[in-house]
Amino acid sequence: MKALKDILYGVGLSAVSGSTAILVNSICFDSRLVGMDDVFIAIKGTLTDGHNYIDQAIASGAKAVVCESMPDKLINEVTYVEVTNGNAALAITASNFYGNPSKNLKLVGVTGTNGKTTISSLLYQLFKKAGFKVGLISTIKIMVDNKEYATSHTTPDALTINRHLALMNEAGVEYCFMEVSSHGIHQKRTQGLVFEGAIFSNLSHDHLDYHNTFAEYRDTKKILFDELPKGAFALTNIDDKNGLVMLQNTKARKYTYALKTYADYRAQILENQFDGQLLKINDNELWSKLIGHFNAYNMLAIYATADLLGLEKLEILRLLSELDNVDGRFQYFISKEKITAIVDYAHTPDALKNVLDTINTLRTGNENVITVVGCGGDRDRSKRPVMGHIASEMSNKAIFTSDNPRSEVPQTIIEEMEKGVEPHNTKKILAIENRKQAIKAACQMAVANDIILVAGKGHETYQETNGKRVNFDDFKIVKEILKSLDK
Ligand SMILES: CC(=O)N[C@H]1[C@@H](OP(=O)(O)OP(=O)(O)OC[C@H]2O[C@@H](n3ccc(=O)[nH]c3=O)[C@H](O)[C@@H]2O)O[C@H](CO)[C@@H](O)[C@@H]1O[C@H](C)C(=O)N[C@@H](C)C(=O)N[C@H](CCC(=O)O)C(=O)O
Ligand SMILES: Nc1ncnc2c1ncn2[C@@H]1O[C@H](COP(=O)(O)OP(=O)(O)OP(=O)(O)O)[C@@H](O)[C@H]1O
Ligand SMILES: N[C@H](CCC[C@H](N)C(=O)O)C(=O)O
Ligand SMILES: [Mg+2]
Repeated sequence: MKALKDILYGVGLSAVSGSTAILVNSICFDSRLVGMDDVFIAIKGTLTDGHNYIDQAIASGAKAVVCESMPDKLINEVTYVEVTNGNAALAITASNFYGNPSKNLKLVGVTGTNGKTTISSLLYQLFKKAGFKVGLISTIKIMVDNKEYATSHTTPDALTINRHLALMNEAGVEYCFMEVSSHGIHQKRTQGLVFEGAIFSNLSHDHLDYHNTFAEYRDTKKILFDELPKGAFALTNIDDKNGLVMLQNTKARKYTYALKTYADYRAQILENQFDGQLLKINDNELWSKLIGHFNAYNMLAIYATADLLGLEKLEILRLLSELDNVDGRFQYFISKEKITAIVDYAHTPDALKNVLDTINTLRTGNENVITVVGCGGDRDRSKRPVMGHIASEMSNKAIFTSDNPRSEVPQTIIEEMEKGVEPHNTKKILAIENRKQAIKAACQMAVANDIILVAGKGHETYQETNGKRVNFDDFKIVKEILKSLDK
């Protein structure tokens, strides 16, 4: 049990009714999960308002309520605390409750449209190889040194973040790398965390359903940098046109990286082939197993971060060359008949373009590129025609299929993708709603030396339709089908 007043430390209170000296069991922001003696925090969400569930939370045992406006009727035995922002209150109380665990390790946040999982997972791998105890909070999983935890978000809610950071403290973790999504920043899931540094990878089209405009999306990402403390580092990709925007108002030490322009950390691609690329980073050559321009940026960001965190330069270069692809990011195999199948998490126009660009630069003859791709339901609709255009323009054949339809009608999503296909490409496209059948069709079409790209779901091992998830693993499926066709 903890004293309510202690966990409220640093939260701006506008009114209080009842005693804050009471002891509470834990913090909860979902009335359906409230237990005896908890404090319930009412959050105004995107679908409903937590204030509607205050009575339910009290009926389930809540002893204290944190809210943005006091209910009309107050119950004597309950303490009510009014705050200006429920999300901020949740983040600060969660950090207090777990003993402000971000202060006891070096926490580095990674933001940007694409590359967050790649950069943070590879930093985790690199620091592990360097002999440290390391933590990771990513789209794929949460790692507390060697112990793995499942996750449902790229940036989890503040309680989940701080609970895992506290586990990291217990395990003696020294560095933690975490993805900071724009939803995470906007919902203040990361507020109150003490960052040692932040990295900006790039900004392109995504999530314009949630953030109304591109400027709003960019400014949300910038908040991570605006709130960095003075001693922290702010590292940004200045080849991206929004790279310098991130540094505009930060108090942190500023560093830049780039391939195309002068920067603190620079890289050049010397050679590029299917199983790796030769890079030159600040005058040292380095062999990377990860290919493509976008991965040259990722490797450079990782090099710079490791340098800023004090690792020895030659040691960093040696460890960088040992790093393997992250699950579902350009994960490939070559079949018996020499068909290359690539699974990639490209679910934005920019990512899809980058992956197809990389594939196209590696083509040696007249092999075909067959792309299987869909777009997620209940997510930014405006990226659908753009992705349809890119897939059809940059492949010899594109099969439009379902990603995670969620609550939407799959056929409608496919039709929206088709709207972006230019007349000269219509012959190249095919629509097969069932993702497994779509992958099968690609495998049937492919002949020796062809390249199949299955894009959008990467590491995901499920497909979500109407709230239900069924097992689905692109990599396993494409491998099985090619084998069953004896290709
Ligand atoms: C759109 C969005 O981000 N929604 C997140 C948000 O939920 P919400 O605002 O919709 O919540 P709500 O349903 O309106 O409910 C409001 C409040 O009432 C409470 N409530 C509700 C019902 C009830 O009976 N009792 C009750 O107390 C809820 O617990 C909540 O506190 O807050 C929830 C708790 O933190 C999140 O789980 C939820 O993520 C949803 C599931 C989601 O799909 N989010 C995605 C879009 C997301 O966050 N993605 C980013 C990655 C994006 C990227 O790739 O860059 C991520 O970081 O994962
Ligand atoms: N630096 C980069 N620039 C552009 N595209 C990239 C970059 N790194 C990876 N990609 C592409 O974007 C896809 C997603 O990469 P990654 O999972 O690292 O991004 P993310 O930012 O974590 O995405 P999410 O927002 O879903 O968490 C990859 O599969 C690849 O196609
Ligand atoms: N973090 C991203 C993941 C998208 C993955 C894609 N497979 C989809 O389901 O749309 C999002 O929430 O928009
Ligand atoms: Mg991610």
